[in-house]
Amino acid sequence: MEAKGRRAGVNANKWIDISQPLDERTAGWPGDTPFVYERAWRKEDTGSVNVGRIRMSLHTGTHIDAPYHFDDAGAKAIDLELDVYLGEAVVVHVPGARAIGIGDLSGAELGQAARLLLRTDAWPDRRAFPAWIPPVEPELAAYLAVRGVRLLGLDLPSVDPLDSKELPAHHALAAHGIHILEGLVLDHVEPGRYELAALPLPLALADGSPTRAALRKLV
Ligand SMILES: Nc1ccccc1C(=O)C[C@H](N)C(=O)O
Ligand SMILES: [Zn+2]
Ligand SMILES: [Zn+2]
Repeated sequence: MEAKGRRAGVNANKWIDISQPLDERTAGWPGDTPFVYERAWRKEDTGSVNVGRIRMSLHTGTHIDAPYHFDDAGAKAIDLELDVYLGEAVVVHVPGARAIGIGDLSGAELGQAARLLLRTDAWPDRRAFPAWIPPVEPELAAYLAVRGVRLLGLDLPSVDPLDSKELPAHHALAAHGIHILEGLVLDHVEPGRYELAALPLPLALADGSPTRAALRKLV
C-alpha cells in the first residue's frame, strides 16, 4: 500500500510555479500592447457563464520567443519542438553580473541538462519594467551548444540589451539551436537540478507565446 501523501498529486516534491501573474499590473515592454482581461460575456447577462478574452503582447511576463520574433524566416510558436520545453533543467545563480558570459558559468554544474535557467536577481521589482538588465554575451551560445543546452531561460525580459536593434544574443542562440525563455520568476528557487515544464501555446502564426513555467526538484 502506498504511504499517505505519496499518492500521485499529493507528492511532497511539488511543482513550483516560476511564472509571472498576468494582470493589468504586469510590466510589459515599453510601448507594446498592455495586458487586458475582460469578460466578453457576463454570467449576469448570459444566464450561464462568464466568458473572458485577453489582449496582450506575446512578449509579456513569462514567455518563449519563437525564432520568427527576430527572423522573418524563423519558426512560429506552433512549430517548436515540445521536448525543448519539457525535461531536466539546471538553475544557476549569477547575481550581480554586468553581463552574463562564459566566465559566470565556469564554476556551475551543468551536468547533462539540455535546459539552463539563469537566476540573475537583476529585475527585483517586476511591477516596473527594468531600466537596465545584464545582457547575455553572444559568445555564450557556442559554449552552451557544445554542452548540449537547447533552452536558455532567465528572470529578465530579454537576453539582449533593452535598446538593442541587432539582438546579437537572440541571433547567436538561435544559430546554435538554443531556444529562449524570458521573464521567469526565480527569486524563490535554489540552484540545482530540476524538471522543467514550460510549453508554448500552439499559436500557428505567432512570434512568441506566454507560458506557465514550473519546476520540480530532481531527487
Ligand atoms: N516586445 C517588444 C517590443 C519592441 C521591441 C522589442 C520587444 C521585445 O519583446 C524584445 C525582447 N527581447 C523579447 O524578445 O521579449
Ligand atoms: Zn520575448
Ligand atoms: Zn527575447
